Formats: sequence, structure tokens, C-alpha cells
Amino acid sequence: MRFIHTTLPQRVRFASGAAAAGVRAETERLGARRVMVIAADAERALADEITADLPVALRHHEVAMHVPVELAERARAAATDHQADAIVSVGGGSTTGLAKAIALTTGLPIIAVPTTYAGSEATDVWGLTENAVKTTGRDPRVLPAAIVYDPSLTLTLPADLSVASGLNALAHCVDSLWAPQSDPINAALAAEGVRALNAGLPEVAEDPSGVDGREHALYGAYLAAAAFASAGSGLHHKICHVLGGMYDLPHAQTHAVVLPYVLAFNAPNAPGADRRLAAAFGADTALAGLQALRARLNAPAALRDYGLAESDLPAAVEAILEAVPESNPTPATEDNLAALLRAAWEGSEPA
Ligand SMILES: NC(=O)C1=CN([C@@H]2O[C@H](COP(=O)(O)OP(=O)(O)OC[C@H]3O[C@@H](n4cnc5c(N)ncnc54)[C@H](O)[C@@H]3O)[C@@H](O)[C@H]2O)C=CC1
Ligand SMILES: O=C(O)/C=C\C(=O)CC(=O)O
Repeated sequence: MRFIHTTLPQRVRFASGAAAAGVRAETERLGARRVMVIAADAERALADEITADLPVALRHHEVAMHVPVELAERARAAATDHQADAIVSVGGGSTTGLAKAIALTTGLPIIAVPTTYAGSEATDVWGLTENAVKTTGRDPRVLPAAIVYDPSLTLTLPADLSVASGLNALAHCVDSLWAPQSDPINAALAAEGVRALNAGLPEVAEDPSGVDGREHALYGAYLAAAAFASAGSGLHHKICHVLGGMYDLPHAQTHAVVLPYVLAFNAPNAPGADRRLAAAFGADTALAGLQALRARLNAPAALRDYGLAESDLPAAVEAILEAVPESNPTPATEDNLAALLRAAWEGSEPA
């Protein structure tokens, strides 16, 4: 066995009901005296509660999915104007993404308090959108210094969004098995992530207010993000990235729809990944396991339900073709990608 694996340096705290104490301890560790708190309007009250004891210099609530550059610039200016020395972000991937956009140019450390399963808190990946083009990159400055996971914060995430977000996390696991820097450590993280998500998400869907299911799901989401952070973006993430940037599709739902189509596309040429995922799902094949889970979750099924027009398909295929990673086990052509995307658009059986 030969591999090179990079483990990203960050502290991870995980405790239900302990967000405020965790954030306070991490802020003290950093020696921060002028904290910028970022939360979307919907998470404003939650963030106020969690950060009530901190030395807050400003609270910022202008958050949008895929981080439009003009929002990033306003947030960076606010951080500089208020001489912030650390950022506490409370929210989903969009909120963490804005904190990362600030850290990218200012180097301010981030304490991330995630409230969805997107996993941005555990990666050094940033994303910014300008003129309908989403650019992503990696930079050590955007990796949060600490993550404060508190599963009780996810109890309010509605069941449908929990399912979509949980499948976004599952996609990190699956795609990491054939992503450019895939290695045995990522694969181990991914397999345990699949096990945790496969156990937790049905519980969450059935009873969104149950802490057990939420704990499993959030633990799985962290493992998934750690696998993705190290392995990089495979075909699945490249497809979703194009769709999110060009057509402003909702991130989690797009991942949830596209995943079985990419798995069906790659599994025949990735038998090792197929076996590993099948074992983690407790199924005969990876696709059978994923589809059984999706059926239990009543998962999002078709891109046409989320704002993609049929007339958008050819341009999307063209953009995706440019982005296919060399590591992808199934060679991609315009024809087979067009078939994949049409099937995902229609919600037909993945083949
Ligand atoms: N850089 C990276 O490594 C990654 C970045 N992302 C980015 O994250 C963004 C998507 O993040 P998501 O978390 O899917 O969406 P999001 O952060 O936009 O949240 C979706 C919705 O859920 C609400 N919400 C969040 N937490 C809630 C809670 N606990 N209770 C009730 N409502 C809640 C939000 O207010 C929002 O309306 C995209 O821009 C994506 O590109 C996603 C994964 C990894
Ligand atoms: O696509 C994902 O789930 C992971 C990475 C990103 O979304 C990167 C970003 O655009 O912030």
C-alpha cells in the first residue's frame, strides 16, 4: 500500500446542548477580543443566544447561497471597519461560506457552528459566485480553526431540508472514493460516514426532533466532509458545482438528486468502491443501498423540480465535460454525460 494523505488541522468539539460553552472556550483559546458573528436572518436569534457571552464587535446577517462576490466584499469591509479579530459563523454551508470568503482575504480565524449537514466547516474549500460562474479554490486560511458541533441546533432543520442536506453529506462520502486525491484514509472515513448517515437519516426523517438520529447524522456529516476535504472534488461535485453556479440551483437538493446517477455511472468501473459502499449500506450493491435509503427518506428526485429548464441541459453538459476529473473511473463523453444529466433532470431510473 502506498499513499500520501493530508489531515487538516482543526479542533472538533461535539456535544449536544453545549454550543455556547464550546464557542466561548474556543474564542478564549484564540484570545479573540473583537468577534464578528455571522448568521443568516433565520439563524439570527440562535446566534445571539450562542454568542451572548462573547466580546462581539459586530453581527452580520447578509448571507446568500453560493456566496455572491458583492456580499463577500461587503462582509470583508464590515470586518475591517470593525477591526474584527475572529469570526464565529452560526448556520449552514452558506453562512460558513461567507466566513470563509472573509478569511480568504483577511486571514481571520473562524469558529464554525454548523446547523446543517453540508460539511463546509471541515474543508479548506472556498466558493464565490460572480456573473453566474462559481469559482472554488483551496486555501489553508479558510479552514475553520475550530468546529463546534451541537446536534441540538439541527432539531429545527425541517425534515425535507434535513434529508437533502444529509444526502449532500452522503455525496461527499461516495464521490471521495474516486476523487483526484482518493486514498485509503479517506475511504475509511467515507465508509464510516455512510454507516452513520444510513443509520441517522431515516431516524431524522421519521422524527426530526429526536436527538439520537441528529447525532448520528451530524457525526456522519463531519466524517463525510473530512473525506471530501482530503479527496477533492470528483465527478459528482463537479456536476453539482456547474449546476449551482450557472443556474443557481439549491445546493443540497441538487446533490441529493444527482448522486444516484453518478453512482450508477461510475460503479461498474469502480468495483472496489462499489463493494465498500455496499458493505457500509448493508446492501448487495452500492446503488441498491443508496436507492433503499432514498426510498425511506422520500428523497428529492428530479432536477426539473428545482429550477433547471430542459433547454439548459446542453450548455450544462458542455460545462461539465470541461470539468470531468481525470481520476473518474468511467470515461465521460458528451453522449454519456448528456444521458446522465437528462435522467437526473427527468428523475428516471438511474442506469
Ligand atoms: N466549501 C465547502 O467545502 C462546502 C460548501 N458548501 C456550500 O454551502 C452552501 C449550501 O449550504 P447548505 O447548508 O446546504 O444551505 P444553507 O446554508 O443555504 O441553508 C439552507 C437553509 O436552511 C436554513 N437553516 C440552516 N440551518 C437551519 C436549522 N438548524 N434550522 C432551520 N433552518 C436552518 C438556512 O437559513 C437556509 O434557509 C452552498 O453555497 C455550497 O456551495 C457546501 C458543502 C461544502
Ligand atoms: O459541492 C460541495 O458540496 C462542496 C463544495 C462546495 O460547495 C464549494 C463551494 O462552492 O463552496
